[in-house]
Amino acid sequence: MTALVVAMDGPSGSGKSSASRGVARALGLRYLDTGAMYRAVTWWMLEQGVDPADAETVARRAGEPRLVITADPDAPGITVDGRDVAAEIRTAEVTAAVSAVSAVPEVRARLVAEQRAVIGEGDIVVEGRDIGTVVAPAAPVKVYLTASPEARARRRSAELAGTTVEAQRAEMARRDTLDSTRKADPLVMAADAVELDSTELNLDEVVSEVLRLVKERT
Ligand SMILES: Nc1ncnc2c1ncn2[C@@H]1O[C@H](COP(=O)(O)OP(=O)(O)O)[C@@H](O)[C@H]1O
Ligand SMILES: Nc1ccn([C@H]2C[C@H](O)[C@@H](COP(=O)(O)OP(=O)(O)O)O2)c(=O)n1
Repeated sequence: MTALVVAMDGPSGSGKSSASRGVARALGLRYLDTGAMYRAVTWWMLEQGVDPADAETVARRAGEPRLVITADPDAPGITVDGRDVAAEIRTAEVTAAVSAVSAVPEVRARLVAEQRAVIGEGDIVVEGRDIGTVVAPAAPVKVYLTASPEARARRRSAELAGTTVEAQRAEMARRDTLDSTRKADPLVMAADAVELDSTELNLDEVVSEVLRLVKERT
């Protein structure tokens, strides 16, 4: 039997992580947060004093950090060279730098290979920006999750201390532009993905809709 891969792509704050974890829990699948991997490499570059805008150095050093990611929806975790960085990768500094680092082809080549190795181990829900288009184009279920810029900014600012909806809206718009206009694997909806707008849906409703799709397509 071929493995069940559920690809969940979309912009920041659309609800990918929450919905992916909910779907994985409901179906007893593993869960992979590929954004956490790009954030971990970005954290390491900053820690090493590498300028995230210096694409040449980022490319040269892209293979150095050793990442270990736990594909468990109840306890997702990530370490870099043995250090738990789950909290560090969510800081504003990492968020501000991650689009530049993730636009570097050498970073993507390395992480896409690691993501495919994890996916190859069996049934899984994978979230990111290029899962349905590049990482797992044969996935039987592909969801492109969206929400209005207002809803996305409201959600993200509610979970982060010391920020405002306006600041989040500006940061998300900046990252949307960078992520969807980069040359390497830009954020774009796969032709065979189902677009799901979560603006007016609560999390349970989003999870139910994805579960319905999984049933329909498998
Ligand atoms: N459908 C929804 N309605 C309301 N809030 C949501 C919904 N989906 C997710 N959230 C909340 O929005 C925030 C961002 O969701 P998250 O899953 O981290 O998005 P993403 O992974 O796309 O960045 C979280 O605080 C989450 O609890
Ligand atoms: N498959 C992926 C996942 C994330 N990225 C990049 C682009 C995103 O702005 C960053 C961070 O992704 P992440 O999913 O953690 O971002 P949010 O939690 O949605 O704010 O990584 C990517 O290029 N490809």
